Amino acid sequence: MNDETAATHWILTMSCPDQPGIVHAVAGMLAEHGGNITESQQFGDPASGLFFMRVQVESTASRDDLTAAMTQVAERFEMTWTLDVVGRRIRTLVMVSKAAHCLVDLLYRERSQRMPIEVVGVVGNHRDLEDIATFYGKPFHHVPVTKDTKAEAEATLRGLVTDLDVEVVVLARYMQILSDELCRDLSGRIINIHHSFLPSFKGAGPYRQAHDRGVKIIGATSHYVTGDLDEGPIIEQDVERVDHSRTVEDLVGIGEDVERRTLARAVRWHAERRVLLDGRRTVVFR
Ligand SMILES: Nc1nc2c(c(=O)[nH]1)N[C@@H](CN(C=O)c1ccc(C(=O)N[C@@H](CCC(=O)O)C(=O)O)cc1)CN2
Repeated sequence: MNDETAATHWILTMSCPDQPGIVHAVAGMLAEHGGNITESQQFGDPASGLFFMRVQVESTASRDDLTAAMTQVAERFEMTWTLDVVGRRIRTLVMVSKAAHCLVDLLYRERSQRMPIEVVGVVGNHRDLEDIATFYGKPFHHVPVTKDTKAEAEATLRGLVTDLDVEVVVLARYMQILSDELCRDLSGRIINIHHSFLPSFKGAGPYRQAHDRGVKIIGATSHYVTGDLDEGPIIEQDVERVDHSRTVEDLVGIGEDVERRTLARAVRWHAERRVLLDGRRTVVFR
């Protein structure tokens, strides 16, 4: 097979009002463009009346030809859709404060090529983790935040998102609350890891809250960030058993492993275009 006919492995995602004929129309369009479907998942949500689909397809058609054909199908079914290439590394900006475990985990997973992300920079409101970013060869941007400088700090962040062509921002235990406006402007593109099994123990100090409550399970929640603190659409959650003998510090240490693996799954699934927004919820085609 020469270069002109080399097939590309595409990811096509879509959501639209549920109705008959969607899968037939999409599959037919892809077949007409020499597409060989290698993975297909779909879900019709009776609660929202929306239909969701994720397809991986090999095709020799050009991006322009597939885009033109998909545009026609999308107009017919009022679809919101994306077309990307399998394995493309998503340009990622990681934001941190002082806790290192999630940052280190993401940078290691990128370096070992086990996660399709390209970390284009690390933003910290403290300098504690600058050495880790530097070790991994990543630019570190110190953007301190106080009540009086929050607007300026967010303007700097917006500049970085634009200048670095950032596709997703990951809050890796970043401990500053982002403004409603920024969350709206980057809706569906900011992922947070909250160190509790939401909706339990929102806000600051969830392990202290959990210890005071005497829980027997702790957890972590990765979610898209909205203006409502820790209320964004949940992408992934995980838990670990604990008992009465554990101190708050013990819970923090046990929780770090839960947080890292929960955030890693969420970022991977986002990068692989497996997460679709369904109002305040998500559909995750794992
Ligand atoms: N708009 C949003 N911003 C952030 C969210 C979010 O869901 N929406 N998640 C947080 C992370 N986080 C929990 O996961 C969290 C971070 C910080 C606090 C907090 O209360 N911090 C300070 C106040 C800081 C500030 O005013 O900016 C405090 O301890 O008093 C609660 C939860 C990241 N940002």
